[in-house]
Amino acid sequence: MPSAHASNRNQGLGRRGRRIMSQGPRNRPRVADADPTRDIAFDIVLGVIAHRRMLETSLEHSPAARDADARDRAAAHRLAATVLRHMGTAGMVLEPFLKKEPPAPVRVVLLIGVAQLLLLDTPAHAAVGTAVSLARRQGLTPFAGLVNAVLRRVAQAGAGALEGLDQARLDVPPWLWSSWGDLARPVAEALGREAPLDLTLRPGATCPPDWVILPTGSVRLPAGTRVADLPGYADGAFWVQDAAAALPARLLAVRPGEQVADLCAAPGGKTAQLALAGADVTAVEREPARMARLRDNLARLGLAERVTTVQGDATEWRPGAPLDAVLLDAPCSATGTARRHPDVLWIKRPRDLTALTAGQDRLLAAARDMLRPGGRLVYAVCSLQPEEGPERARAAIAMGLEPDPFTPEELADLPEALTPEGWLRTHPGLWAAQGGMDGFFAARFRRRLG
Ligand SMILES: C[S@@+](CC[C@H](N)C(=O)[O-])C[C@H]1O[C@@H](n2cnc3c(N)ncnc32)[C@H](O)[C@@H]1O
Repeated sequence: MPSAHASNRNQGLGRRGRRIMSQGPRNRPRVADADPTRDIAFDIVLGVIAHRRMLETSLEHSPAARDADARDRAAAHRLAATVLRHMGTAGMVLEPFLKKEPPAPVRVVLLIGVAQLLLLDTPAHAAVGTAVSLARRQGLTPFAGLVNAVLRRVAQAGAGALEGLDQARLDVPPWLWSSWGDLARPVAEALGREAPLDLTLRPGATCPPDWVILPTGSVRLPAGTRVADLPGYADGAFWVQDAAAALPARLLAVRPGEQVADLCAAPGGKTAQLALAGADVTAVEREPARMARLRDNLARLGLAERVTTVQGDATEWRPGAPLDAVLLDAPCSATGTARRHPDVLWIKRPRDLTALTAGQDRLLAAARDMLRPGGRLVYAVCSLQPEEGPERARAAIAMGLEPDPFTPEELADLPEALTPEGWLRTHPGLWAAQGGMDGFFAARFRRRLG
């Protein structure tokens, strides 16, 4: 069996596992392979499925990640995201080989093994061997035989293990699949693919000739591109923002000098758009750590002097004078971002929507009260859930806000996203051939005159 060193290199999983040589009981060298990538991936997937922790939070909590270098962490992030993206399929592959449900940590080892065997180009002996070693390192030695036996059988079945499986459907929890209606299949198919990297360029910034400019003006680079390595990053020539996420601020159509609030503002992509359009922007963000990130981002973009930042709760904050426009990019289930955050699918539960929609209504009412008569509000969520999108738009109208539909001219570069009501609705299946886009809902309103 090749070492973890060789197998990791084969998969592009980042830094190779270090081989620690020691003397075994009969004076023969015993090899215990340290394999930070798989240890961290194990911690992440277990954190998501057993503790309902988000992928990023699980990474921060991972004991194995504490001393790991950036490449190991990045490789583990990618491996864990692959497992989470295909978790339903991997679970179905395992089913015929398991007599009873194994403990959660053992299941995680098996899922990592299946992902390596069937979804990543890991040679079978390496995928099985590294999974068995992982089980041992994680204190699961009594299950090492089971891991070995099950994964060997999966390896024997090879690609045949996937035959006849409706992978798109299996990889989405049933409650979400049914909530997406007719969009379920195109969305689920798009979720199986890694998202590209989208950037918003500062007006006037040079775009290298090999960067793809999308019809809506965003720039698209291949999945896995390292942002900090791109030319212009340190000079603030661009910021990371999905093509769909760039639309709500554009649709607020602010004019130079307008008094505008960006509620729920961090990390600040939409704040930057509003400031660069010439508005006098106040960015409100409740979480101190996220506010710090927003301020860092504004500083990198050279916009720190042009934006007033307020760390506080947008349901309590009030502007000194009524505003011309408000952008409310409300906290939500974030199911529209599942291409980049596949953990979202497995963490959220239907009952979470109750608290989220109540919060969205409080923010909508607060935003309405900040506006001058005739002032504009764009409500946006990166969610595919009807409760957080169309149902909240109807709730806004019931609160006395007047609909101000988006027009076909405003969305001439993305007509498929304009609904009959004049709302914006994007989803990962749009522009599928070019790499898709996040799911967003947005609607525009005005405060009634008089
Ligand atoms: C969807 S994110 C915003 C993304 C941001 N608009 C952008 O484009 O970069 C929602 C943000 O709202 C913040 N938030 C949640 N509830 C809030 C509240 N009541 N007041 C202010 N900020 C809030 C969260 O901390 C989070 O940073």
